[in-house]
Amino acid sequence: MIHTRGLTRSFRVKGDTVDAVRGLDLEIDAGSVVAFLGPNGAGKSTSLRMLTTLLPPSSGTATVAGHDVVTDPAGVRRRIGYLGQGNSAGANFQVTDELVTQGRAYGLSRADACARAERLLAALELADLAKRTVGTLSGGQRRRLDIAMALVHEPGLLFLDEPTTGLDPQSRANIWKHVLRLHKDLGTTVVFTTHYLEEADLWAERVMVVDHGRVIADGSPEQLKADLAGDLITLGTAGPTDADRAAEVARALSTVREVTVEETEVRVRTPHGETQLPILLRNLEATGVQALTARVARPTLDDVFLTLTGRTLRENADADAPTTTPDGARA
Ligand SMILES: Nc1ncnc2c1ncn2[C@@H]1O[C@H](COP(=O)(O)OP(=O)(O)OP(=O)(O)O)[C@@H](O)[C@H]1O
Repeated sequence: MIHTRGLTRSFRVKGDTVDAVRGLDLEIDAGSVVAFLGPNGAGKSTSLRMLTTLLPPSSGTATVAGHDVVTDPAGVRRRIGYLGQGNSAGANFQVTDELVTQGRAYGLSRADACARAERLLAALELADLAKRTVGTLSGGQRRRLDIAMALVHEPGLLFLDEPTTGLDPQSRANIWKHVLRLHKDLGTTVVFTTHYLEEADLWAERVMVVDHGRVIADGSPEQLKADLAGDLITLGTAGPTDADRAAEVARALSTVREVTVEETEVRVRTPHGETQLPILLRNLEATGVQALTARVARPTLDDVFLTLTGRTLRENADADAPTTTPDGARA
């Protein structure tokens, strides 16, 4: 569905060159849900803007839905839907009129455009708002209308650039419920950008972690977490001396990737934390070091990013990113 080789994009800003995307090689299959996850300025939007023909690449090639983004941008546009970071419907226009006009712009007859608009408004739970002016809608309602606008020509491939940024957790969950239903019912391929870790973790089958214009990790959320982060065992000890001794015992375990000590607490990063913890506790007992508390936490995609870059994505993401699971979401 998407195939790119060495795609790059640079900008000239006040005499300096900003390398926004530095060599993107992508193979994305039809019917998948793929997330570009990364901090502000990582190059996510620029990548999407090239794939949607809104921005010409500086170098490299890209074929999207069977058409080349440079030599046949119209062919690409006919087959994709795009939700940008801004709102696409005019604030002073009526909801239905905006959708019908969009359908007409894609070459639908008036009757077909009206029928599509009606179906989409029902599917996205906007039917009661059909006669309202766009500017009177809430943030979540307006974002759902943006999605309807992107879908009016029934594209097989949907690009969503930060579809839920700025929305409350309930509205975010609601947006995802609708997008994933489309994916499930119609097989729509969905490519989205986000800096909300939870959205990538919950909804993407495949996550591309992007930093400084490059994909630095690519895989399913589970794969990335298992391969790159590992579980986190946290031990509480009676004092700093015990903590240092416990850290030494932990470092001797062959599976352990990283051990850090903070005052009385020891953090041990290892795969299979639930089986390693009893071994670690036995070894501690054998060397006469007592752990007062012990817990195992599953890794997050932030741990993956931290392992890869030494930085955290949390600084970028909204503190109250979505945790609500939408009804009817895929398992
Ligand atoms: N039109 C432009 N002119 C100059 N620089 C640009 C332009 N568009 C993007 N950039 C720069 O390219 C880099 C990547 O930006 P991009 O918007 O792709 O990042 P992003 O990962 O989508 O970030 P965000 O999460 O904040 O949307 C940034 O340094 C940005 O300042």
